[in-house]
Amino acid sequence: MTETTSHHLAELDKESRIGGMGREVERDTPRIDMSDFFNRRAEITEELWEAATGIGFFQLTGHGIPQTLIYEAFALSAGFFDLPEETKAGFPLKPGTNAGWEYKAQVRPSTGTADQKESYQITLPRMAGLWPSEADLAGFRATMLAFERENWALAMKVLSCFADKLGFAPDLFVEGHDPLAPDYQSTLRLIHYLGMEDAKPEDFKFWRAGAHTDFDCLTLLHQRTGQGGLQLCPGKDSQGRAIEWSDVPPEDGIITCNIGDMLMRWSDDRLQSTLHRVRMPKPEEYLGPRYSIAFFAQANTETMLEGPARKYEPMTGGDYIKMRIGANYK
Ligand SMILES: O=C(O)CCC(=O)C(=O)O
Ligand SMILES: [Fe+2]
Repeated sequence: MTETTSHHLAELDKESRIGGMGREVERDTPRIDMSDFFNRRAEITEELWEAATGIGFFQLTGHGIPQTLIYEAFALSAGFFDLPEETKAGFPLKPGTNAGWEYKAQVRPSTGTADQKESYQITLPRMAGLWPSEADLAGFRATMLAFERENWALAMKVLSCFADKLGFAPDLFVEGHDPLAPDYQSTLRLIHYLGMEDAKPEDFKFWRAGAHTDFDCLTLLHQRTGQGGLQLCPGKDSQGRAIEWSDVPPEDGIITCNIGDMLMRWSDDRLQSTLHRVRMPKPEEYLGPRYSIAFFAQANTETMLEGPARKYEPMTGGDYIKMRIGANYK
């Protein structure tokens, strides 16, 4: 068996054993202030590195994405999911493309059941025929393009700090996620977890999003105040150890970040890709829908992932994603 294949199987095997409820504990998610980035870069780099090599999750404040744009993106996301089903069905997700609309189609290996959500994904070079028209939803495309680019720029700031610590050229990750290249494959994903106000008791056995690690390099997640459910579980290599989940607080304007498997591999396992999931609300909690927007910074398909110490065989971003994506959609 090649190293790549056994690494792959080990990752899938880990995911298939962590689908249960587990224990819940309180943990703090580190908060990192990104303001005045170009003057405070060294200090910010240390804080990012500590969080990313430890718990694998952190929340950014002072990040510079205008709050009005974030609110506008959420308003248009809700507007999109409110479109008639026939309209949304005109923008179908083609498996393996991370572009288009899906409804309860993502099955996580950890749970074997479909996430109780719908999503619409934007991967820029793959959007032909997949944008709603101005008549469907005025301003949607322009706002999402602006929002995608803001998220990309912030992700590149964070990744440039990791490049410093890993001994990579400062713009290695920027070149590796070049948004003008035809092989760009970073994704903006709008997510709508279905409201549970009228759900039957047995519906609460499902997951809004089953436990998983992300495939990408870095995820930036926008959440809404009052719409909780995201939980993380650090230490995915702790075979046999108790699985302990912690709530990640949702707050308007604060961006929750996690390292994905692609960057864990690219960093020779120094940066930690952390398990997470979205649980159902508890009976006493807000039962309405949850909206979130995730930006997945995912290296272009032609980008070669090669760690500083070459712990793993070099592999392209495209081959890496192909290896992982097949296991997630029915
Ligand atoms: O919506 C969330 O809070 C998390 C989504 C997520 O983990 C994912 O889509 O990978
Ligand atoms: Fe995720």
